[in-house]
Amino acid sequence: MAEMAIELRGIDKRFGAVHANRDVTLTIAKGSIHGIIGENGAGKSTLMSILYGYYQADSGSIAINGKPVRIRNSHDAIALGIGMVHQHFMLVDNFTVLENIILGAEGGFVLKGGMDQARAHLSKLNQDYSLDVNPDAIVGELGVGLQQRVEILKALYRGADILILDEPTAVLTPQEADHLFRILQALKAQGKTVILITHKLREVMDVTDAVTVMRAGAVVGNVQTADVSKEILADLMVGRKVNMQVEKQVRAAGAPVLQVRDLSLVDNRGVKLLDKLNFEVRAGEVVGIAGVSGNGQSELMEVLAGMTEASEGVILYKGQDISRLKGKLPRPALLRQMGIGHVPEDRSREGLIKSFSNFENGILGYHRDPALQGKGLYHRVKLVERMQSFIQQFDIRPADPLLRVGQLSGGNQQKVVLAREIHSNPDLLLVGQPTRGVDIGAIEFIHKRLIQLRDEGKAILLVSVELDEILALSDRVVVMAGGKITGEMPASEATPTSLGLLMGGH
Ligand SMILES: Nc1ncnc2c1ncn2[C@@H]1O[C@H](COP(=O)(O)OP(=O)(O)OP(=O)(O)O)[C@@H](O)[C@H]1O
Repeated sequence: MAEMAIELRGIDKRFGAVHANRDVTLTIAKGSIHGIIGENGAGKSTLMSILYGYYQADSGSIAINGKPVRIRNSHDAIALGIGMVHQHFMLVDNFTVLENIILGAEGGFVLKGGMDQARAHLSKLNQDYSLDVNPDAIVGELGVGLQQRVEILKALYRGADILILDEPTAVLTPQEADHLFRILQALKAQGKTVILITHKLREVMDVTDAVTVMRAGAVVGNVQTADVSKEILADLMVGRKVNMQVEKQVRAAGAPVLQVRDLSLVDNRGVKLLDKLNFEVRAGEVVGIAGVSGNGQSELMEVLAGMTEASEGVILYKGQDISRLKGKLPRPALLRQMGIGHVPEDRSREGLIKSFSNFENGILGYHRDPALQGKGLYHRVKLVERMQSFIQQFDIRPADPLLRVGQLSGGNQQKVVLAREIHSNPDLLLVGQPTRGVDIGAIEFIHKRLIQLRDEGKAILLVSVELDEILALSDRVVVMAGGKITGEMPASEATPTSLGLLMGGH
């Protein structure tokens, strides 16, 4: 029988009324890549946080390499050879890669043998696992894909034999994801054990040896990947058939709602982030912006949503120039009042206030609406009822309007933002990465809602790094590379290959 790297037995964990892990038993063979999948809020991150010492289980036991252990904090976990790569990286931006890796590595090579030895060790790890990271690069200047590899290096440098990755590909381009999977295969070949939490069933099928499926805190399946299909996994996860195809009728677009003319943005170092963009979005139309992340899409959304002012060019909304709008309120608030909704790419920083409750987050950005005011400040009952209806429509879990948003799982936080913006019934909806970190059942629902909005005659501008999503939802596709538009075509004529070439700037 295969040797077990990890044995979790009867793990149980509650957060107040929420039963996050229910009697979870899970064994992972040494030298394997093990997938953990499940709907948003199924308890995946909680289970991994218990393994990494962030949380203590209420009951249950853990054994590592056959030995019973107690993991009280992440130091214990690291000492046992467990490393974790989080969704939000924990790196110091203005330090070099080498400095970041040495930082906090107690009893590390700095003390024993100085920088040179640390550098030599790093370079060996870099080579063994084809990480291709420059030790002298400043971390803040690296793209997300490379920053993630720095996190992997950091874990390996601390002697990790077991590596936990929490939705690592959510922020990666397809090419970066491929590179990551090659690294994971190299880790496996060296006898390391990898745990991969993901919502992408294709990845599970491609790289894992075995999969655990969780639902509502419990394990509902433990299977060898070779024995199952994507459809079987989807069924197990959601407990019903999921339609992964978006149903969409062809429909004629109406009048232009958003017109962007010669729009440019130059940063304070003189770098052109957006270079003379021209495009429009009509009523009843979804325009998808495809591109490798970091090619100006985020800046474009920020300018359109009024968070950054354009350096040159004009933005017309229903014929009115909104590019330099001024008023008593900040520009994003003015634009919201005019009917422009915005689902920001980074929900944590720009979409929510984590320490506020669900119902308070349900009105963020719309909190000046007189209909929501009561005798005191706000009409609390109205706010709670409003959140109740979001919860019901978007199946937000746990179904508690009073809970702090920070206590929801990532995918459920995303649903809070989407529910709020769609509820405002915008004439133009700007959506960035609407399904990042969202489970397949919820993706199906969000895609349906966006198409419904389009069918009601609304204009939608979609930015997504998921080409499948761009192709499934868009009527027209605009491709960006290096801050420029490199192509535009009806979605019916776009293929992953043609888009891929344009995304590369060809
Ligand atoms: N610190 C906390 N306080 C209260 N409740 C929490 C806390 N952390 C998690 N929960 C709850 O525990 C449940 C499991 O959440 P968890 O983050 O483990 O889910 P997940 O499967 O990782 O979801 P996702 O795919 O959306 O990331 C959820 O209902 C969540 O709201």
